[in-house]
Amino acid sequence: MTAVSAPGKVLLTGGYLVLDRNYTGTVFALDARIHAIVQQLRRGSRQLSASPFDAVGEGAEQQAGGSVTVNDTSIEEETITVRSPQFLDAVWEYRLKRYEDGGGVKVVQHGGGRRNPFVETSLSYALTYISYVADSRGFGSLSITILADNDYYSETAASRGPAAGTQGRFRHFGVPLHEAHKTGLGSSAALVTALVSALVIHRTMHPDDLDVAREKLHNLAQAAHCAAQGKVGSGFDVGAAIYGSCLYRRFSPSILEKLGDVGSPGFEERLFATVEDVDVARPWDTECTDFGMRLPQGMQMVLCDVDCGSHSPSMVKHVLEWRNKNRQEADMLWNNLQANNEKLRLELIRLAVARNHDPEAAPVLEDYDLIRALIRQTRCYLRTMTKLSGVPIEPLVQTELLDAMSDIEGVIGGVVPGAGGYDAVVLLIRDDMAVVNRLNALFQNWSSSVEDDFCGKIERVRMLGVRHGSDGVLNEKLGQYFGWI
Ligand SMILES: Nc1ncnc2c1ncn2[C@@H]1O[C@H](COP(=O)(O)OP(=O)(O)O)[C@@H](O)[C@H]1O
Ligand SMILES: C[C@@](O)(CCOP(=O)(O)OP(=O)(O)O)CC(=O)O
Repeated sequence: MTAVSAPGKVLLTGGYLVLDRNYTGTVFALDARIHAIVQQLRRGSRQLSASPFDAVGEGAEQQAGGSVTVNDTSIEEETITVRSPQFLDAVWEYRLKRYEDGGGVKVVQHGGGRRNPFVETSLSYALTYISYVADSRGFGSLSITILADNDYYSETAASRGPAAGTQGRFRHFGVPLHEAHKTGLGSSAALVTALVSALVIHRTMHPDDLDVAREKLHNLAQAAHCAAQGKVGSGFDVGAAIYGSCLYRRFSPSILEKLGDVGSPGFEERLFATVEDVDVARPWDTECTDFGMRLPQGMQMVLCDVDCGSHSPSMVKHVLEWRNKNRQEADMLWNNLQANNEKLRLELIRLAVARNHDPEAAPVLEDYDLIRALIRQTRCYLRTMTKLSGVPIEPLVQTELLDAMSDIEGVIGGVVPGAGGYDAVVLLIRDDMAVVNRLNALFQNWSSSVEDDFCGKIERVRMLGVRHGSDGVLNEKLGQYFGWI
């Protein structure tokens, strides 16, 4: 059994800029993680490595080593069952299809149900890579469990209820996955990263070698995530899922453009070359620097979920269209934002180093004056971007909310992270429960009072329990999954 987890992300600064390799983004990993637990099933049996926590069930035979065989020879060999037990009916069953001409291995869903492109593509990519490097003819059958920290989804009646919390860290949501409301922490990137990493570790290496394999896992996860999304984004979310908090510079999109689809002739060789970075014509050029960076001691990051009726799909498309048509003006804005974001990042690092030297010294408010001013300046540029592009990056209802939050004692400043819009805001605060309480008091009756420039209205604001985490992909211990696997 192999268990691996990967974190969610928040792009503090660099939204839109990070799509262009000439600019960077400061991305923080979160302590909300998605776990993938891979169990190997033995031949001719439905379940061979039994749950380490289960008593032996009826109709099953105890095997040496505590595993269990269900005597059912009708079960096909080489099936992969993936479960997300926090959600209703979240079970996906796959059989394997091997292609001629080096097309790789594809998982084909059987047994009906909604498809899950992120699970499906991760499996196909990971198994194609594994079968090529390990010259593996048979995988046997696998049972995979996915468990997500609760903050990835808005609360439901079931997740608030008393029964939800009886199985440790993870809650039951009591709804199908497609009905769960995402909070925008990057569930798909964390899921893909955890899943491909767990499979590759399970079949080809010792878990202790995770650090050495990080780059390859990054390349594989980026390839699988882009294929599942159907587009090549900046990949900052996969970068954070693998490396943790970092300064991110994207890879050249051409690296993935020639990869093709699973099943196309020669796919396994192209995937191998991409993952192992042996294509001299297209070397990987992602930069994740300062990875594992932490906030200064005494500072904390909180995310607030903004419940707002308004959704703005294709914000990226519209911003880029505006940039292409107004290149000179856009370049000036992009450069100003980049310079300011860079100052903010360096000041955060400077303070973190200073605090490490003197962790006992209580932070004084003036320590944060420069950070406060730089955040204000970043917001100012984001509002200019909003006005010029006509895209609600920091719409007026968010301006009102961020201003009110920033006035609270102990709040250093806040921005709309990532693409902005009406989803969430991120705040840097003094790490003090009193500040959290003051914010919660503000949210209690919060409703926007200004007329929005894009017709949005904020009716409810909720602080998520998630905090900055800094670690990337990690091996996990099995004990925490009691009751789930
Ligand atoms: N717990 C989970 N189990 C299985 N699949 C999940 C889980 N959480 C998220 N996913 C997959 O990720 C998709 C959401 O990804 P996406 O729309 O990119 O949102 P996000 O911004 O959170 O990454 C879901 O539709 C589903 O396919
Ligand atoms: C616009 C962007 O630069 C940042 C978007 O950040 P978000 O955190 O808003 O992203 P999602 O999780 O995909 O919703 C696009 C990108 O870099 O891919």
